[in-house]
Amino acid sequence: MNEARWVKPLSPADVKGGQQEFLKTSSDRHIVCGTHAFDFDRVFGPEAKQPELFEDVAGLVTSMLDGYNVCIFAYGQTGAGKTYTMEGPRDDPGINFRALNSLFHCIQSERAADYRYDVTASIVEVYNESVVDLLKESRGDGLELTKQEKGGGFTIQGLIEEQVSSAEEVRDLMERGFQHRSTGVHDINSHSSRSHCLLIVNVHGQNVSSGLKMTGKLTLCDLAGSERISKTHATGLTLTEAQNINNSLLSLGNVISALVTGGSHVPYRNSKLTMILQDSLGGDAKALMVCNLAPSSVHASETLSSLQFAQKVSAVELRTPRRNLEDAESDKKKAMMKKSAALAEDEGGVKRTGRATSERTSKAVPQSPTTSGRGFFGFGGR
Ligand SMILES: Nc1ncnc2c1ncn2[C@@H]1O[C@H](COP(=O)(O)OP(=O)(O)OP(=O)(O)O)[C@@H](O)[C@H]1O
Repeated sequence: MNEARWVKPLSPADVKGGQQEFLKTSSDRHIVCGTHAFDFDRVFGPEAKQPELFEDVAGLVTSMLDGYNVCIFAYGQTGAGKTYTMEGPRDDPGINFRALNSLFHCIQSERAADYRYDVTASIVEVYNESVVDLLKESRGDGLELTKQEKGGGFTIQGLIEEQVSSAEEVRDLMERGFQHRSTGVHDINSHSSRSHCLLIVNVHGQNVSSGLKMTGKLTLCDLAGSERISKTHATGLTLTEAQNINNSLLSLGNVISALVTGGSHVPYRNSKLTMILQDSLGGDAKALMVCNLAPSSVHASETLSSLQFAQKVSAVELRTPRRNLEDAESDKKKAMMKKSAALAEDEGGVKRTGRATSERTSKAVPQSPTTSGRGFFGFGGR
């Protein structure tokens, strides 16, 4: 799995408190944390800027137009810069806006002139093991997840999928949705995200001359911060939130471990987060993790755990990703199957389920060289 690290500069409070940077980088792949050294596909130091990080991510994003499921997620301790990396300030946006900008740029380019595309966006939060649609005005009860008949993932029932045609529209949508996001105050971050927040973009395209259809899915995920509960001095609801956050991050770690060892059972069902991410983390998808790191020595032990988690992620070898393509031939085949199923029923034969008609033919294609292999990591944080 691809990965990047991004170290944020020391915050003014760190400098005032006499904190010093203790992470050392000697190249854009090597990082030293105390007595531990790590090598990653890409390391971004505190001087790195948003466009530089996005440059390494851009190819992955646009590959969704070739029919891939793509997932990019930011991981790291609370206050390390995950929201900064994914969302970023309006005048210096992070991966979310840049990804959508690049996607619509491709859609409007000559290369895509032969295709007609439909793009939808949804914004979801996983808070205390409840799945919340952030585009709904009232939070209501958590949404149900149901297993997809085909495709190896879960569908979020009743989720709003808003039609979008520009990155600006998605930004407005994100700003609307993020206002409903659960945040809190604790001793480490004064505006801490208490939930995992996912921007899910689905693209359906059809080639106007050949009839070839494709679907691509991009999941951009700002995870809640991993944190040592004793350090945040959490009590009451904040403590429950922290326990849920830690449990779901533990489940994510277990899924990743299972993907590393290549066992037959991957425990996706242990948390809502891993259920939602199943079709974007599993073997057929392209995934990249940005690990945000805090440069200050006060967070040394959390930083080391993040680096160790990152090392585990970098060991995941995803299978060759599969493109979600469907051509005119498969449409014909499906129509024939539908017809013969109806005939069988007319003739008093076996009652068919909808399975055959909802089947999608996927064509495995070789992974493109620009996106194969592992990934990179970034540091960030207070
Ligand atoms: N690379 C960076 N450069 C400058 N400032 C940064 C950088 N990364 C993060 N920050 C600042 O550090 C603070 C904490 O960042 P942020 O809220 O993104 O952390 P987080 O990991 O999302 O925290 P939590 O898990 O608690 O939500 C913010 O004020 C943010 O603007």
